[in-house]
Amino acid sequence: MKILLVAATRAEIALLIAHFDLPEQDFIRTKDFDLLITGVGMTATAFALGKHLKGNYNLVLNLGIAGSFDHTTPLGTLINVTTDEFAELGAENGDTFLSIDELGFGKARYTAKNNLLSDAVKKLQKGHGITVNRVHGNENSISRVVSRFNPAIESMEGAAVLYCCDQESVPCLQIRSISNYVEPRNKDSWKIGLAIKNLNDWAIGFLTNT
Ligand SMILES: O=C(O)c1cccc(C(=O)CC[C@H]2O[C@@H](n3cnc4c(=O)[nH]cnc43)[C@H](O)[C@@H]2O)c1
Repeated sequence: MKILLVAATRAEIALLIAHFDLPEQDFIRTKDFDLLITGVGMTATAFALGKHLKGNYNLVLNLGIAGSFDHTTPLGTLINVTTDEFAELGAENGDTFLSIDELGFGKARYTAKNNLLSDAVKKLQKGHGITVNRVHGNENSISRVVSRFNPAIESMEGAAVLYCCDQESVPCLQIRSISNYVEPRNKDSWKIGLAIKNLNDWAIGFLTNT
């Protein structure tokens, strides 16, 4: 199975890069998988995947850290983000929001379609993601987005990856490791090191056994 690993930053998969002794490039081909570092955000992600995703992969595996809306989920938990949504794509209409679907211009929500049945995937908690340009850090906007989408996590790339896979009909799996809670910004409480360690340990095991 030919896998394309996709991550926004090299730092998020640094342990995997070290484990497989990969060079410092944004696109790397190996015998068993290719690796694409896209840069942060939807635009950079879609541009990079537009260049490199051409239906020649059996699976796109999107790896990254994320913020959790659920404060009972321990930091460092891995989430299989099975659906993801462009949360800001639409129009304000006074106090309400019209999605891109309601405007009649497209679709906001995408599913990570795959038929993976391994224990490594099955054992993970599943959740719905939202993808944003602006990380939430305000109590009012957080409560609005929670009541609108009921998301488990947010990232800055997920829906863009699922969109590209949908366009190219390539199976997709998005695994996010919780580095922080979505709350008024307090970077001191983020556990980026723990999130990256858990994510990389899982991904190395998955790649080694798939
Ligand atoms: O400061 C560091 O040491 C550091 C190391 C590795 C990665 C980072 C990032 O900030 C990565 C940005 C990446 O993280 C995702 N992310 C994480 N938390 C959230 C969130 O609460 N809301 C939205 N996105 C989040 C996002 O996908 C970014 O691409 C820092």
